[in-house]
Amino acid sequence: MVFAKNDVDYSLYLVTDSTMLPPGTTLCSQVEAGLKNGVTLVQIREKDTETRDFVEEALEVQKICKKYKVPLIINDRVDVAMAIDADGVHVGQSDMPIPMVRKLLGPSKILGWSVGKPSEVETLAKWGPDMVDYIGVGTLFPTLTKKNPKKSPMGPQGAIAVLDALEEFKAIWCRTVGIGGLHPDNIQRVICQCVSSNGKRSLDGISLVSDIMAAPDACAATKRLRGLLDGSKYQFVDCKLNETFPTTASIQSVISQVSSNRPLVQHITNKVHQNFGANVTLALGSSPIMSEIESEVSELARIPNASLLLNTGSVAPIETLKAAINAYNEVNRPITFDPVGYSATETRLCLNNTLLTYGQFTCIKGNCSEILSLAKLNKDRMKGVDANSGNMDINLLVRATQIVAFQYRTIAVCTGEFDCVANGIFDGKYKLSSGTAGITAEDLPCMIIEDGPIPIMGDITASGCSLGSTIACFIGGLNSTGNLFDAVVGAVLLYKSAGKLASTRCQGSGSFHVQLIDALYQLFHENKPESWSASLKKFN
Ligand SMILES: Cc1ncc(COP(=O)(O)OP(=O)(O)O)c(N)n1
Ligand SMILES: Cc1ncsc1CCOP(=O)(O)O
Ligand SMILES: [Mg+2]
Repeated sequence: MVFAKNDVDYSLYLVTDSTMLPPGTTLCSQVEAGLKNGVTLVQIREKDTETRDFVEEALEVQKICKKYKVPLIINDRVDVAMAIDADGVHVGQSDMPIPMVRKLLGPSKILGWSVGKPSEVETLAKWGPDMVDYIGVGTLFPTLTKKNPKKSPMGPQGAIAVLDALEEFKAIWCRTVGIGGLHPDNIQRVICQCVSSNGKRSLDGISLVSDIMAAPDACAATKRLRGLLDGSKYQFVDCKLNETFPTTASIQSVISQVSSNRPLVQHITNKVHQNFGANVTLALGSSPIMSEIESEVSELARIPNASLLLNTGSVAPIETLKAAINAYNEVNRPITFDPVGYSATETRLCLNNTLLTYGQFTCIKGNCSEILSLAKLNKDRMKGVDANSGNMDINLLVRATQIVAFQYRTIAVCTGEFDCVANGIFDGKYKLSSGTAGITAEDLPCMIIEDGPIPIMGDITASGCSLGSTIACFIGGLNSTGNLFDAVVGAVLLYKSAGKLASTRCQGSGSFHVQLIDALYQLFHENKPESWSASLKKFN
């Protein structure tokens, strides 16, 4: 049987490994369980097997694949693929060169290549459509399955760079599967986030080993994966994710929800912000807990209306931060991420990028330098952790905010003299292969909140960090009928208006701290957004 290349379904690509079989299972029983429940492509990858045994195993697996009319790909071994007339071969960068493999296989067989960076895409594009049919994009996340990996995990952002290169070098024919550390808890996020910047391409499928091969119940494991791949919405927090234009009424409703639900806002934050952030949280009818205890994050995340503020000015160990992200993602509770000093040092860059790869953030909030750096639009490395106070071009800031929102499927907030809020969540919708149907970052709705200069805001510590507390309170307090974008925009509007009000009442930076908390308390409890001084307009 010859499979027409355009008919190959890459959506759920099982790669075998008989070293991880649970007791009572065999290579063939796991493969058949997968095929029965939605695996669409199989690759036999047995790195520690002698050739004779490998050929025999491949023939057994081939029989099962034929029964389910699913192509069989052979890992590395072109000779074995030819010997058994398999449907294709997958090779990596250090295996037999692609042109040689294609010459041996002939034009009709499926040929896959491992790709980890744009320069490798440029090479395959130069070879043209008769060489590589699909690429394995990875390693996406850490995995124990592939021994001695030569490169560190690339994360969704690395996959985006590869997808962008396929578009840039016009390798339109080439299909893609993500691979490496893929499991039910990250697959939806990967499909959502791994979209080319032109919105035209997302991954055509996901490829995995241990989630099925090591599963005691491979049928159930495959069914779960199939359900996620055939789904269309990633509801990563329990509230409405759709695009709206926030109004006085909708913001008033958000504040009423916060007031009645009194969210628990866990702060993992820097020492300077802790006390002020706790008082801001209390002023906003919410309940702060400044906890960096890894063993309690799961318990805290399960408290009704729990909300996490993760401010990487914190000195908590990265394992604690990862545990907190996992805990809140696991129960669909919101995480506000504040990548303090994002690229000011290599240490901060590495820490923040690791965390950005590790989980789904409901809101990413930063000053203009941090957001420009995240969007890779910054001209030079940030200095320290203060926003670059220079006159920023609003078009550049809006663009950066939209790019961050798009790439991380989040609500992005860029703070400065005027604040930008962009919604990149697409109502949580995702789709294999077709990306966002051509919608790009610059198509995203972006709101501008301004109230004129408030210079004294920069003369106190933790004023920016405390906007993070405010956002965490508002999104934590939402009911399932509350709208996320309304909550974030409402938080920014309230905070800006309170800052302006406090600046008219204070005698200096010392009293400004106090006046700011008073103003937040007053505006929150009055709940009259129509009287707030800050203005809201849609940029595009
Ligand atoms: C679908 C898919 N993607 C990537 C790989 C890795 O192949 P390679 O880089 O050759 O590494 P080994 O699998 O040979 O260890 C793959 N096998 N399948
Ligand atoms: C073969 C391969 N290539 C890159 S990661 C990997 C193994 C993926 O295994 P798992 O799905 O168990 O993480
Ligand atoms: Mg290989």
